[in-house]
Amino acid sequence: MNDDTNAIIRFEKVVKRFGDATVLDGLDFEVHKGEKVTIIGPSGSGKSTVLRILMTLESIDSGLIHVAGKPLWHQYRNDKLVPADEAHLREMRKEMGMVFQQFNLFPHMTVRRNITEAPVHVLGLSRKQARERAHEYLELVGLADQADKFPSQLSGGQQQRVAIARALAMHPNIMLFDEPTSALDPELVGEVLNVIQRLSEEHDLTMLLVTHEMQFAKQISDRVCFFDQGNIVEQGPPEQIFSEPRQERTREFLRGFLDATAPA
Ligand SMILES: Nc1ncnc2c1ncn2[C@@H]1O[C@H](COP(=O)(O)OP(=O)(O)OP(=O)(O)O)[C@@H](O)[C@H]1O
Repeated sequence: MNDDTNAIIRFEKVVKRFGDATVLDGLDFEVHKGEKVTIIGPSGSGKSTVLRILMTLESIDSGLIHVAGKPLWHQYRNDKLVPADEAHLREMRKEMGMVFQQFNLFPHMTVRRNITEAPVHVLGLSRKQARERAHEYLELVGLADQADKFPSQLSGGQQQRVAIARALAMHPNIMLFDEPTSALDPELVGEVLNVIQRLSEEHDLTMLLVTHEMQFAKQISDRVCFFDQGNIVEQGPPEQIFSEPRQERTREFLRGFLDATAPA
């Protein structure tokens, strides 16, 4: 095993297939503790799959993943690595919180209840503790006065901020953001990006973010990874990736992106 003890996430030769399609093709990838890493790349390149595998929403076909020093999709039994059972996966999930493109709030629950459910049922907090915690994170995302509303009474931007508060209330060490602003009207994107930016500046979280917001990726990331066809083509500090990409495929992608977003 690699002895880089700072790696809080480590993929080693990970393969993921859907039917005949190889979506991750022997991926090696590491994220260090406290690092803010952005994944960019063309549609279908496997970006969301990386996050979904980490959140244990998708399994892997081969390879090994470690999170916080422990195997994610495997566990040790009699000193041998065997496929993880549900109890191990449940335990490992506590390391991570995920924010989805489509918010995924429970529509029949108030904002407060959306945030308190998992801390009560998964972490065993009392209702009172969970409510205090919900309040703390609603304040952080600027929605302390919306706790009694239902998701349908909030704008998309507000719903996404609730989803961020809900993930944070589980006190994860790692936050995964899967295109958190893609489903939002343009005028609501800023408020969500501001919350993520504040989180990245004020909290010691490890963050892994898939985004098409290149300017934001530039602002927030310690490192940008350009994915194509299930592998990392190029990675480096945002200044380098955006200003002096070394690989032709990266240049092409960024050019296409600038063309698509340039004013007519
Ligand atoms: N559950 C699934 N069943 C079958 N194919 C899937 C499944 N999930 C993803 N795929 C396929 O795997 C490939 C990678 O998907 P993924 O969502 O990781 O790409 P992405 O880089 O995040 O793309 P986008 O930017 O469009 O979200 C795509 O071709 C997708 O159609």
